Parts: sequence; C-alpha cells; structure tokens
Amino acid sequence: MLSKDIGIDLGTANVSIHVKGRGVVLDEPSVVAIENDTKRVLAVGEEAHRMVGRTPGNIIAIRPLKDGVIADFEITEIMLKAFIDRVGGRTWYSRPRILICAPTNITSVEQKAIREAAERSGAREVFMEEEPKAAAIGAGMDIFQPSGNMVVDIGGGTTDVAVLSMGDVVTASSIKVAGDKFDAAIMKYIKNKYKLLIGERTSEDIKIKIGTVYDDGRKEEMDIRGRDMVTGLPLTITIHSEEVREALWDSVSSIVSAAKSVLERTPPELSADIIDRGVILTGGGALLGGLDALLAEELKVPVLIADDPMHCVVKGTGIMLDNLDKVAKKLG
Ligand SMILES: Nc1ncnc2c1ncn2[C@@H]1O[C@H](COP(=O)(O)OP(=O)(O)OP(=O)(O)O)[C@@H](O)[C@H]1O
Repeated sequence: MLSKDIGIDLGTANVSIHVKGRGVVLDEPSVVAIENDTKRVLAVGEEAHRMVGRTPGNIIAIRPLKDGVIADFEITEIMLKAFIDRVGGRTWYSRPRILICAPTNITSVEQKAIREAAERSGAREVFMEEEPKAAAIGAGMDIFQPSGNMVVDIGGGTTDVAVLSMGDVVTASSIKVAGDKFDAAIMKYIKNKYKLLIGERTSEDIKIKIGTVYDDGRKEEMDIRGRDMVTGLPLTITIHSEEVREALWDSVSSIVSAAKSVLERTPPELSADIIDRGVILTGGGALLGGLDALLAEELKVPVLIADDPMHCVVKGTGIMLDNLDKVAKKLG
C-alpha cells in the first residue's frame, strides 16, 4: 500500500476529508456524543449529530469547535482521530502527510493539540493552512498570479473575508458571525415573537428551507414545532421567509460590514481586479437565500456562489496536497 496524503477541513459545523487519489471520502458533522458520568465516547459524526437536542440526561452531544475556536481540546482530538481512522489513516502501510485547515486565529497551543491528534492517528507530517486560502483554491481561483481575488467563506462558526494575490492573503477579516449565529438569531426571534422554544436543528432547518436575506419577492412558509413557553405544551406555528429575513438582519449586516472593511483596505489595483472577477462565496452559508444578491448590491461588485460551496475548503486542501512543502506551513 502507498502513502495517501490527506487534506482535512476541520470545521465548526462539519469535518470533510480528502484522500489523495480518492477525492472527498468523508463528510460528517463535528459532533461527539459522550456518556456524561463515564466520559465514554458513544458516537462521532452523523450518528452523534442525530442525538443533538434529543439526548437523555446521561448522554451529551458535544460540538467541540464553537464560534470558530476549539472549545474542547480533548473532544476535538477524539473526533479528529476517529475521522482519520475511519478513512484508513492508521492502517496504511506508509504514514500519510496530513494538511489541516482549522479555524482562523487558533492559538499555538491549539495547533499543537491538532498536530498531536493527527500524529496519533498515524500522520508522518502535519501541515496547516488558512481557511480562506484553501477556500479560494478549492473554488477554482488562481490565487498565485499577481492579481486580486476576493473570497467570503461563511461557515458554521466564522465568516472569513480575504483578498488574495500571489498565493497569499493581502487583506482579511474574520468575524464570529456565520451559520451558528444565524440559527441562534432565528431561535431568539421565534422565542420573542411567538413565545415558542425551538431546538437548534429546527432553527437550522428553517434557515436552509425558507431562509432569505434579500427582498426578491420570494415568499415561502414552513410549519414548525416547538414548546409553547406559556402552556409548556407542544405547538405548531407557521413561519414566513420575510420573518427569517428580519431575524437574520443584524448578523448579515455584520458580514456586509466585514466585507466592506476588507475592500476599503485593499490596494486599488487589486480592487480593480475584483470588479472584473467578482467576489466568490464559499462555505455552507453561501447557500443562504439572497446573500449573493445582497452582497452584490452593498459592495457594488459582482458576487458569485462557488460550485459546491461547502466543499471548497476540503477541495482546496486536495489541490494543495500536490505542492505541500511550497504552499502550506508545517507544524512542529
Ligand atoms: N442551504 C443552506 N442555506 C443556508 N445555510 C446553510 C445551507 N446549507 C448549509 N448551511 C449552513 O452552513 C454551515 C456549515 O457550513 P460549512 O460546512 O462550510 O462550515 P464549517 O467549515 O464547518 O465552519 P467553519 O468554517 O466556521 O469552521 C452550517 O451553519 C449550515 O447550517
């Protein structure tokens, strides 16, 4: 058996793994279910995700990465190791090199924890790369030319905005407003307006099915269930897409401001390139209804959604595996 280098998008919401020669082989939610008293791991990934909000007292479903940072070291290590093992990392004859894209701004202590987890799973060498760079490469941008490319990567925990040229980030901003904040805003809106408590998964469902942030005349509705705060009993109500737009307004305004501030700090020659090429949206949040239209209106530049936006980062790692020593930073 040969060494199979692997690329990992260690995301707040999802982990995806690319194995050289095989493509994207794993795509699972970043969730671990553990037994509270014994701390025994019961499930990792999809199976654990199904338990979110539905666990009995002694079982907890943990999302170890939150708001774009590693909230729980130990569980992140367990999760990373379980996923690498699942794609065969430890059973390969020759130990792989692993390239990991982790949340922006992680500390050196967190980097060390990630490196050690990868090494324990069989990695020979561990490399790390910034998410927006991988996202831009995975979206098909040629960031190695002397010209401006702008990417807005909206994940679960963070939105990363970056302008790249000659293989590096020129101007950037990372804010902790992304998919999770959208879900929380919808939950809060429904609680305040209807006195109805809904879970994380229902809120995410609303966002995905009828969420919109731009008034394009689209009017959709959806029945949702939760617990009535007044009676304490289950209740079904109908939610409209305009209400979701209202709920998401503040969060989306922060993303627009972050993108504007990056453009304002971008050298004029690169700005001119961005007008020609447009801004590319990546990450799951790129799929939020009307976000491309809103950003285009606010930034006055064309905005395009990348193909398969949720996989841009992991696809980018896959492309970078061919040139690891040149393009990524080796840890340790
Ligand atoms: N159709 C959709 N509309 C809106 N949001 C969506 C859609 N599909 C997925 N999402 C959201 O995308 C987010 C996950 O995106 P992604 O997998 O790119 O994030 P991540 O890489 O795990 O996070 P991060 O980059 O912050 O670490 C979730 O919040 C999810 O609810």
